[in-house]
Amino acid sequence: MNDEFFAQVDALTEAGQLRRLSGAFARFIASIGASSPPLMAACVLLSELEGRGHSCLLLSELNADPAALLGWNGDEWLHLRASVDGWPEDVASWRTLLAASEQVWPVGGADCSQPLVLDGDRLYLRRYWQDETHVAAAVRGRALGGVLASDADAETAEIRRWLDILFPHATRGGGVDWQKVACAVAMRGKLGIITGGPGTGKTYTVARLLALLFATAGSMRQSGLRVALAAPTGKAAARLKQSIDDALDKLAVLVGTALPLRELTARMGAARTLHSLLGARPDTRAFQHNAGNQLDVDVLIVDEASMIHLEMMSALLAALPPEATLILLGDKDQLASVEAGAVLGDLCHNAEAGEYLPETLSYVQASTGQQIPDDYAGHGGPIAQQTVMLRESRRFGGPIGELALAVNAGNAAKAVEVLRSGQDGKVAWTDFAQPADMLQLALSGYRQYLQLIKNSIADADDVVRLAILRSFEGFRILCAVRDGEWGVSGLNDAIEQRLQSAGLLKRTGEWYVGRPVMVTRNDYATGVFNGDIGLTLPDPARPGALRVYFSEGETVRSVLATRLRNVETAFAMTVHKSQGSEFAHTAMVLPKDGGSMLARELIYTGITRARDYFTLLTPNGQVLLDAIGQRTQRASGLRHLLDN
Ligand SMILES: Nc1ncnc2c1ncn2[C@@H]1O[C@H](COP(=O)(O)OP(=O)(O)OP(=O)(O)O)[C@@H](O)[C@H]1O
Repeated sequence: MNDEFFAQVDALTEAGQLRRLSGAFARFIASIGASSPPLMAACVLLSELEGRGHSCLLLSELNADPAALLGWNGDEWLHLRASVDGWPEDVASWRTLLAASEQVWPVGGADCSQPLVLDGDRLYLRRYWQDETHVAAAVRGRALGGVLASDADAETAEIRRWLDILFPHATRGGGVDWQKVACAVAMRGKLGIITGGPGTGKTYTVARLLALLFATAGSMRQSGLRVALAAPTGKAAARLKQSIDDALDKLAVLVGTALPLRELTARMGAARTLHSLLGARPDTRAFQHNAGNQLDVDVLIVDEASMIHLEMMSALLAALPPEATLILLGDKDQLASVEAGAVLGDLCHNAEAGEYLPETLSYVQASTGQQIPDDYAGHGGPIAQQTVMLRESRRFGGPIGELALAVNAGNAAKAVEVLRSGQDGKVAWTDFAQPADMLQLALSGYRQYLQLIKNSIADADDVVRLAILRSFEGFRILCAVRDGEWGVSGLNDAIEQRLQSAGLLKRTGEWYVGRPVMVTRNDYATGVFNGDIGLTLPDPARPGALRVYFSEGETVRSVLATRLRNVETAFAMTVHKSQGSEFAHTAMVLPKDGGSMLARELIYTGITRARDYFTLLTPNGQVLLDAIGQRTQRASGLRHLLDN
């Protein structure tokens, strides 16, 4: 009875509109129980949306037109729907139909390990439902868990004493010192969330929070306070460590002998990727550290939390002992993780408004002396009470900051005004760009590091290699899409050819001197991880052989090029993959046609990768305007679970 439906699904799969897995998943569900055509349709859509980052299917989408969610422009959805007999007319009818299906567990009913879960008006794959409910319960528990007792006046006074030392100056303009507030709030629970745009002082603040935790730990615990630093990518982890070390170094001067901060710095190990912190095992989703074998830490600081997907957040929370403090740092407005979930966005959904309860406001007043204005008072849940948004950027003023703000606010007219002004040469926009414009930009952006390689090839050592790597980090081309002339693959080919014809590189085969590569899969044997970027240089030990060098803080590490199997050329990379990195000059390229994947978060993330200069190239300027007007919404039940 599903023949016509599956014929439609197969046709859409052949046309590249559905992934193969979605049809296969629906057929699997049909194979394990009685199946109705509407259930099959819901399975195809659920699987397809999961592949696009949603953690569940909102039943209301089934009767709306989900074409926008799927990025379909034509009548595909109408045809698919027409092939299904007995399409339920409303959400209540869908709920009844699904709840009666053998393969669906309606939450609260008899649980027979069905693969699908129906929770209210949301249909899940069981794994995502488990992850979401676990994350919600774990963060709520942490937010509520450590709250200071109401008679904790002495503790509050001690926090105040230290905060006044750590933040000796009033803010410019006399407004709320959100950084100070963030430290106080984090001291109140076993969870602190600090969100803010680039340069708003997240790391500056967390260094002070660490000092505060250290100062108030008591001398017994102080000597053994175990702090771990982590981030989703190696690059972000290295940046976090560097910034925290620098900030603690400066703080050590400020606090002097009152606090032996250098002891804390000396004991803090390197920042690690989340995979390495949790002990990822090759070829399995399981981690060495889990609920049965938790991490040995008192404080865990995780940067770039917007990149953490649902499954990873669940694994992280399971592996963290309940008495440890978790601090999440990130920019809630950036692109969500590539994999399913928008965890930081969901956790921070009240951050802008504050929504602080009276108890929070009076605790903040007592522990910081700061009076939070009534505008931020409200009725937020426990996570909102533990979340602070930093609102003033210290490093990101000027036109790049203005542009990022305009995009974030959905103000396309303002964004265009800033781009057109070309202020101080810091921002530039070519709105009817030709491929030749792109190649000219690549030539000037990549000339310097390739020239450095040429000049030093005979006598390079690791100091020189590090300088070459740093020079390469000064410029990057970011693409919104992978395919096509304006996508990563097309541009990488074109740029290679252009640099070759300019005599800057000699492409002799897949591997050549100067080839930048990005690792696309974790490889435990060679110690390289998804997202790592390296440069191909001659192997000093073997004439004719090539090694790929990766920077690691102040040193380099290398792997024989031929041992790297999962890499791609990285003159151009996707905005997604650039998260956690920053380049002095960032050039972003948009394709000729937009689509549902091109939204405000992507443009904002691309702009905020630029430290000093930002260039935008669009063959069709309208695509920018459309993207700024479009928000990415990921279906998830996390907000609902957090607030109820
Ligand atoms: N209250 C402050 N007073 C003086 N300088 C500050 C203050 N807050 C932050 N800064 C400085 O502003 C710069 C940016 O701060 P920081 O690196 O902590 O921001 P961030 O939010 O972590 O940035 P990113 O998003 O890039 O990681 C740093 O040089 C830092 O020392």
